[in-house]
Formats: sequence, structure tokens, C-alpha cells
Amino acid sequence: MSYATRLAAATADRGRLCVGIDPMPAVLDAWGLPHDVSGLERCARGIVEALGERIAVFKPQSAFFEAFGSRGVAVLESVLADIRAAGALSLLDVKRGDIGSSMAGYAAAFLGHDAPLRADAITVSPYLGVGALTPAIEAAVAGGQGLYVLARTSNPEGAPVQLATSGRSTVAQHVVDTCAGLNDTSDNALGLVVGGTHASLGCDLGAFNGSILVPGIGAQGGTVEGLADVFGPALRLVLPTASREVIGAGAAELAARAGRLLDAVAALD
Ligand SMILES: O=c1ccn([C@@H]2O[C@H](COP(=O)(O)O)[C@@H](O)[C@H]2O)c(=O)[nH]1
Repeated sequence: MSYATRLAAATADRGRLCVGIDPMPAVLDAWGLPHDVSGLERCARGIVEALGERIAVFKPQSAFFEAFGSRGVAVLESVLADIRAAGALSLLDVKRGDIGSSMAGYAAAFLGHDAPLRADAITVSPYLGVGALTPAIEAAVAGGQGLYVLARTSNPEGAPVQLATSGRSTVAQHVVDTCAGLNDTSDNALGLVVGGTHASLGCDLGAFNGSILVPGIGAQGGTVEGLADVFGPALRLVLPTASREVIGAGAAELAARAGRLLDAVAALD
């Protein structure tokens, strides 16, 4: 079954919200947990334990696991297994992108059938060219998995690169249009990352028909309520994601904060 079909089923059942798992030091403080592997594990696995049956997609941020070396990566493996066991989808935020031979290595690491870090989807960077992602696209299609390609990121520093013009198009528009074309032959395995922090996107999503991951909700200033104005007809493709907004006030607030966002995304439909 394709990633697009699996995502549609999960979000129809649980709502179209992605919860980010970013166990950064400030989050561990809010949870009253130590800045070590035990704190990392209790926080990250605690999020899935508390919300695993209510949330369609979880997005672990690989950086906060890698920060603890091999023991942190082992926790990430457990978190990915927990997400699978809870019947949710995992979207591993690793933002990889390299020449084809190395991209094949990343595809094996994160999309391979028996890979310890296998995820349902990963984030990828198109800076080496969308075409360089081909090994990962092929692996994703074969495994019913997805790739979210950075197009117009939520951070202000992205604009000079992503809105730079190349010929008659911006770089972001080139990424959007290239991914739209590839989706025709890739079961819509390609998604985009487009931040929810912009008053105006500076790119046209009209030709795109895959999933659009929208970070920047909450801590970065974006709101679910503001998405309709910014995304227009593409709103139907949007998968809002929030991390600190949900997990940033400690374990006791987790369910209430997730519930508020689930209500807000339900009102989009
Ligand atoms: O454009 C992007 C791409 C990825 N991210 C990632 O999403 C989360 C956001 O965390 P919040 O606490 O909800 O702000 C984080 O892992 C980023 O690396 C993004 O913010 N913007």
C-alpha cells in the first residue's frame, strides 16, 4: 500500500496532526527529567505511550537522539518501534540529502525493509538536486514509504536560498514543481515541507498533489487557524506538525495540549 494511502487512512481515523518528538534540554527540564539517556528515553517513549493511540503521525527529531551517540540512537530505534506498535506512522526528521551513491546508503538506513531505524517517512534535503534523491524515491515507492522534501522551510534564514530565482522560477518553486512531476510516477510518495510561519509562501502549490508537512505551529509563531489563508486550495494536503507546543510544558500537560491541537485541525475539514 502506498504511503499516501496509509497516511490518508491514519489521518481519517485520528485527525491530521503530526506530533514532533524533540527531547531537547528545555523539554527535559519541563518534564523534570535529567539531561541524559534515561531522561531522553523517558520523555520520548513517554510521549508515544501517552498519545500513541490518538495521533496519526509522530515526527522524532533525529538530532536530539544522535546527541547521545549510540545509546541515543538505540532509544530512537525503540521510539520508532513504539510508534509502529501503537498503529501510528513515523516520520523521522533527518533531513538527509547527498549524491546518489550515498543517498542509496541513507535510503537503506532509514527506509530499508529490515533497517533498525526504518521509518514510514523521512525528511530529505534537495540541495544537491531533487534528482539526487532518486535512490530514496525508489526505496520509498518500493516500501510504501514517503519522503518529505524541504521546499520552503519555516525558519526566516531559508528565504534567501529558497526564494532566489533560477531562470523564471524560484528555487522553492523548482522543488515544488519537480516533486509534483515525480509524484505522477511515484504513487504520491513525495511530500513537501512548507513552513506555517509565512504570511505569504512565495511559491505556488497548485500543481502539487502529495502531502505537505507544515512545521512552525506554536513555538515558531504559526497557528493552525492561520493555515487556510496561507495555503488556500492546498489546505486539503496539509499535515500540521508541532513539537514544543504539545510536549514543551511537561508530561502533565501533554494530553490537553494535543487535544487542543486535534480540535483545531478537525475544524480545518
Ligand atoms: O522547515 C522546517 C523543517 C523542519 N522543522 C523541524 O520541525 C520541528 C519543529 O519543532 P517546534 O517545536 O514545533 O517548533 C523541529 O524538529 C524542526 O527541526 C522546522 O521547524 N522547520
